Amino acid sequence: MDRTAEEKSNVVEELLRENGGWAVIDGGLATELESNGADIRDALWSSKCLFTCPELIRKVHLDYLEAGASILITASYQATIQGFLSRGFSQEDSEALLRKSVELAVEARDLYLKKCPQKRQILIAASVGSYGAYLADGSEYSGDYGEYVTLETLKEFHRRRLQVLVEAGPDLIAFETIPNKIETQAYVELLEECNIDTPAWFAFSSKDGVNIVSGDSLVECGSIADSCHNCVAIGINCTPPRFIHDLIISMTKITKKPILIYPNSGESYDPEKKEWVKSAGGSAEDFAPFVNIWHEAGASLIGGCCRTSPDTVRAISRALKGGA
Ligand code: MET
Ligand SMILES: [Zn+2]
Repeated sequence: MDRTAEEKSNVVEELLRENGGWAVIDGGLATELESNGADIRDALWSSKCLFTCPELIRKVHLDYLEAGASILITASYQATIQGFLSRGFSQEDSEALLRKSVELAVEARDLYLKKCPQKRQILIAASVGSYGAYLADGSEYSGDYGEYVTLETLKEFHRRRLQVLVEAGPDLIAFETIPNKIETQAYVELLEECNIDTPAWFAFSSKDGVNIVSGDSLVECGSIADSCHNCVAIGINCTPPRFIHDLIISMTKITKKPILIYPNSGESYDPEKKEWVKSAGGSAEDFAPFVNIWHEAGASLIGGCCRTSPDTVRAISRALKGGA
């Protein structure tokens, strides 16, 4: 049965209510595919697995559900029509690969619920990564697209991709690792112009605990997201754990919507070598003790991003249940 627009827009609130005020998001997908043996050192990054090893994507989704996640983020972060076209796929095949990312998460949910004795609500969030993630030139983490990239360029870039993902029927859209204000604005305008009634979350990344990676103000970008009527949650992803607390406090001042956080392990990514470099200041294993502090500070949707794993998600889930 098709859900009404109102039912659709309430999915996050409903999940939080059912669960007692918090919910667990999954952990890093691309890096976990890598830990399972996939070679993703490629401009298409994890979206390469949509055509090389789709069953591995389904397996990693299942691993996260078994670890306690209630929200799965699809493998579409770096899946773009332009990226697939440049690799020789047709327009039709490129769109089918985007749909496939949602289908794989739906299949994992069905498989899990079939064997799970306690039925629980599981949401599928279709990932939309930034223009910089498509460029794969490091601008994903600088938010610097140069002077020739305008609001229109970005809207044009994301429009069809967003429509195809929405048509595949996810519960949510996850705008992730948003690096700057112009892309925030592009997403908000596209949701409106395309009459999209699927709810969306906006997750920004930060390298200093104050602003988002481009230096644009989190308060300003968060407020733009907050004013968008599709927006059902705002937060931070792919950011070192040590910055999370201050960022939550900043967000509580600009939104009444649920706050989500899914930090990375605290390591940093070297875009040239395409590898993660250890850095001081904590790792994914150090997550658990902070989870309840973050929850008390105002975050209600908590998970992990790059280099976190099903073990991280298990620890987050245990901590929120009060067993840490
Ligand atoms: N959802 C994406 C992933 O886990 C986010 C990547 S952030 C660089 O693969
Ligand atoms: Zn990440």
